[in-house]
Amino acid sequence: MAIAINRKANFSDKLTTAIQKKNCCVVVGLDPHFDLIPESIKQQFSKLQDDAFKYAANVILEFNKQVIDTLEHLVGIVKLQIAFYELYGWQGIWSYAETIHYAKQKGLIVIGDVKRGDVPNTAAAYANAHIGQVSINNTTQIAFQSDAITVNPLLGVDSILPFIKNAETYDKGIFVLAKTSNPSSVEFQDLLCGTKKLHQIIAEKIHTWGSRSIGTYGYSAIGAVVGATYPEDILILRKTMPNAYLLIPGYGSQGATAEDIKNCFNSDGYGAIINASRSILYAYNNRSWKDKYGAQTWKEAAQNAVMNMKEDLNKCVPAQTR
Ligand SMILES: O=c1ccn([C@@H]2O[C@H](COP(=O)(O)O)[C@@H](O)[C@H]2O)c(=O)[nH]1
Repeated sequence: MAIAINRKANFSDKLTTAIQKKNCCVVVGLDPHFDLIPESIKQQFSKLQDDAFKYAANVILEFNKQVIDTLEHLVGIVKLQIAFYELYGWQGIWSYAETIHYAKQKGLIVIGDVKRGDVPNTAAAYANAHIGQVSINNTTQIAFQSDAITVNPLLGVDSILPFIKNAETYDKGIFVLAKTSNPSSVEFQDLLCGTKKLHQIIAEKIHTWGSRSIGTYGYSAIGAVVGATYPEDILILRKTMPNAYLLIPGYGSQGATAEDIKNCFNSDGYGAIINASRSILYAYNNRSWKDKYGAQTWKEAAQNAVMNMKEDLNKCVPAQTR
């Protein structure tokens, strides 16, 4: 066991503890696709239907709460893709904030997939909104209680520094987009800058940025997003950023398998968390499970999807050494 010294609760330590507690590196992506939310939940709010956004926001929040209640014994980390909440205006953002609050009450680590990045002044406002606080008339308020967010490094170092500052000040985390999972990520992220691809240079920066926030387990508060769909890049990026937690999307619905992500872990068995959204939340709708599950049994289907994913990943994760 690593000896816990009396220090601040580094984000990466909280992440490692969450993985240890549930013996699970799966991140459940809370990406509410309204059409796929079971009717039984929608019926509970049928009286609100005249106010479409209010209705959608309430349905989404209830769905998320039920997802969390169903899966909290299996997983310790959730990721909310803010796009699916912004879709419903301020009511959608209300359900985003309330979902985060509910997940935090349940002791889960919450990642806001917000992909922010802007000129320094504006980046600081984003950072204070999502991984910080704001002072109004001498009172301190917190807009969103997320533990970490995703950030976009395209604007350069000065656009990332406010997020790093907040991560260090408030024991939060960031995951910097290094190599995204989409097919077109090659167009810009693989461009050669001298002899190196752009994503390689971003990874070197992430490694440097993380050196000031290394926790007890050897990981920093500055992580990276690396797509499961690019296994060759994972191999190189893992070595470039030995202290960074990699947030890996692309498993499941985007086609990546456990074999694709086997190189994202360090030899200690940590260093990566694997996200799946649609393949867990809407597992009941999976064609190959059509005879087994339906909308009435969506919770069982979601649980089964997580358990299968965990079993699948455990074949590839090195035995945890702590
Ligand atoms: O490179 C990236 C970065 C983020 N994402 C996000 O992850 C989930 C994936 O959802 P699935 O349903 O499991 O495909 C979604 O929120 C994306 O916005 C990504 O896919 N790739």
